[in-house]
Amino acid sequence: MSENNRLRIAIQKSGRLSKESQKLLKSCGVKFNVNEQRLIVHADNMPIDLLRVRDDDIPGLVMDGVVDLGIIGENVLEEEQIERQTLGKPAECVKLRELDFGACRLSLAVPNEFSYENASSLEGLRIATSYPNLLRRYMQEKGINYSDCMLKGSVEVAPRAGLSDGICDLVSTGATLEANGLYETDVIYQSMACIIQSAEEQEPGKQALIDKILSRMNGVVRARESKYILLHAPRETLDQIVALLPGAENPTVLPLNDDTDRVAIHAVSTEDLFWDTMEELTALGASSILVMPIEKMAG
Ligand SMILES: Nc1ncnc2c1ncn2[C@@H]1O[C@H](COP(=O)(O)OP(=O)(O)OP(=O)(O)O)[C@@H](O)[C@H]1O
Ligand SMILES: O=P(O)(O)OC[C@H]1O[C@H](OP(=O)(O)OP(=O)(O)O)[C@H](O)[C@@H]1O
Ligand SMILES: [Mg+2]
Repeated sequence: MSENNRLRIAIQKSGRLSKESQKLLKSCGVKFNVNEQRLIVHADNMPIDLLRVRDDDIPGLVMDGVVDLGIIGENVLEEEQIERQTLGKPAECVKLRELDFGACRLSLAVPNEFSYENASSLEGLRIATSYPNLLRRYMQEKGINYSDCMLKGSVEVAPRAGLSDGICDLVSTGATLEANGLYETDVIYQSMACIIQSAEEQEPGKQALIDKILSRMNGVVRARESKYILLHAPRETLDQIVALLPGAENPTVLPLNDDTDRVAIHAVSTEDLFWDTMEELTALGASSILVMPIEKMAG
């Protein structure tokens, strides 16, 4: 691949997605060092450049074919897609996969003293938001009239500042709403981070590199969601024990030296093993239970 045909990946410069995006790419074997001042980072070991930008710019850069891939919150992607469709601008891109970080929801919230019964309680309100398109789509679906107040930041202080009656903003733990005397009424969009590709056809070498990165990403995410479990179990409760291991359909069962009544089980579980399950396993006679993280998975 020639110098001017390197794969370009847009990631958030700084914010909620930036560290996780860098970590994910590093786990996929892309080696790079980020200099906080630099917009472009050249990978050391692959023909890949990272563009560090505001997250709002990422969908447009991908849809315009300026970069090949982008890591972005689905909330920002969907908002930009509706915006561009409204303006008749290119709004095509391919969502390659959802990622395992950036979980949040876009919700409507009102001050604690507001009495909310159902979505119609919002009729005629002024709502502050950074997501006017997702808000409009939801309110149109519900047939509610409202006016909006566009704010790029500090949306949750708008009602107290007298700028709006309610807000439509991102929520994760709910701590920001609580700190600002607001409560959540309607969840209008559930979001995760995702990786997107430009809809333009790629030159075969570049597409092969995209496929390689995506396949590694699938392995990394799968490994992060999985655990390697080892334990000793009585033969007589083997089936019950295996049934308790989440997602481990085909465990390896091995004999134990000098103990014909017990076996060793090795299993990959697609979920974490919670303390409650560990205790149930022990109650069924399991012992020497080890739960270990998996670094990489392929095939
Ligand atoms: N509280 C949260 N918990 C988890 N994910 C979140 C949370 N808030 C936002 N996100 C996700 O992270 C993305 C980036 O959030 P962030 O607050 O860093 O954006 P920003 O302030 O718009 O950044 P930028 O300076 O890049 O424009 C959001 O669009 C959303 O997908
Ligand atoms: O429900 P919570 O867990 O409190 O999270 C919600 C907050 O997180 C995001 O802001 P962030 O902290 O990323 O800062 P920002 O104001 O720069 O967007 C979002 O805009 C909310 O304000
Ligand atoms: Mg932003």
